[in-house]
Amino acid sequence: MDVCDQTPLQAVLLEIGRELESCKGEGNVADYIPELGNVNPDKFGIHLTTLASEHFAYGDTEEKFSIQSISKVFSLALVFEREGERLWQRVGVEPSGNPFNSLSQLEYEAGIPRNPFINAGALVICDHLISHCSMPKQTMMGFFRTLAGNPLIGFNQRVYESEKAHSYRNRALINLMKSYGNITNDLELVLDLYFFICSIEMTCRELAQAASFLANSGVNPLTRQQVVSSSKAKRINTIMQLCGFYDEAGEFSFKVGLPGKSGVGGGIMAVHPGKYSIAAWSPRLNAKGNSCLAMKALELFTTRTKMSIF
Ligand SMILES: NC(=O)CC[C@H](N)C(=O)O
Repeated sequence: MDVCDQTPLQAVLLEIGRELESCKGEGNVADYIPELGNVNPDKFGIHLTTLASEHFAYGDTEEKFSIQSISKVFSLALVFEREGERLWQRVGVEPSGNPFNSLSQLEYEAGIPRNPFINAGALVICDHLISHCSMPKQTMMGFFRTLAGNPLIGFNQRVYESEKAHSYRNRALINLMKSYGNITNDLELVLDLYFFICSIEMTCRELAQAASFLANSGVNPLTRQQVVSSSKAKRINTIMQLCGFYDEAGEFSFKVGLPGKSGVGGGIMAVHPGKYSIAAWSPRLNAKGNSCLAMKALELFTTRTKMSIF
């Protein structure tokens, strides 16, 4: 199926959306951040945008949700562009095979996180952001707004405060890294920035749009601006392919065949370099912290359209 063949793509999304109605109810909403539990668990949306700016959608695609760990792709892009290859001295590029908030591996590996998408790695990225930017929150927010083409994107104060008040595990991770000398700025500042970025809210449409520079050799298709070099876009996509779903990265690759990133708000964003970007959202998660329905939707989509990278 050709990516420009509009009717079939819209029809496929509709078919998938209807089919998944019967799977609603599987999995549980994340509640270790209590505020994330205050969402209708049976929401579902999927939105695809092609590099030719065509849009195809089904379901709740204009509703905002907490992007959580999907944000880690964008903070990595900003920091990688500024820091360059030195970045890899403090964070690795290997799949962790462990949950996103695991402590044990971090101790075995002397405070160097396996990759930038587990929580420890994202905290190192936030530490870099603080070192590079005088107003990191504003810089990150501006980055999301430009990429998504919406100056009104914001964050959810209640989710931000809720995570901050229940941040025992992330505090343990950052303290462990500090003890190995792998955090340079004030721990509270780094955690605060991390919670802020995780609490940003976007719709499926906005996320699909924001991801499109990664499908477009690093160029924002809306502004034609080079966001990251094409070589860096290739590498970010590679890390998404290998590490975007923590200890379920193999499963996502196996079923969907696209570089992607999930978040505990129930969102998944994925890209097909040279063709399209796509975002799906449904709050109920499986045991690995990834959205049951969003993952299923993407599996059905790439299987039926044959539009995976493999
Ligand atoms: N996988 C996720 O989305 C986790 C992000 C969440 N803010 C946390 O730190 O636990």
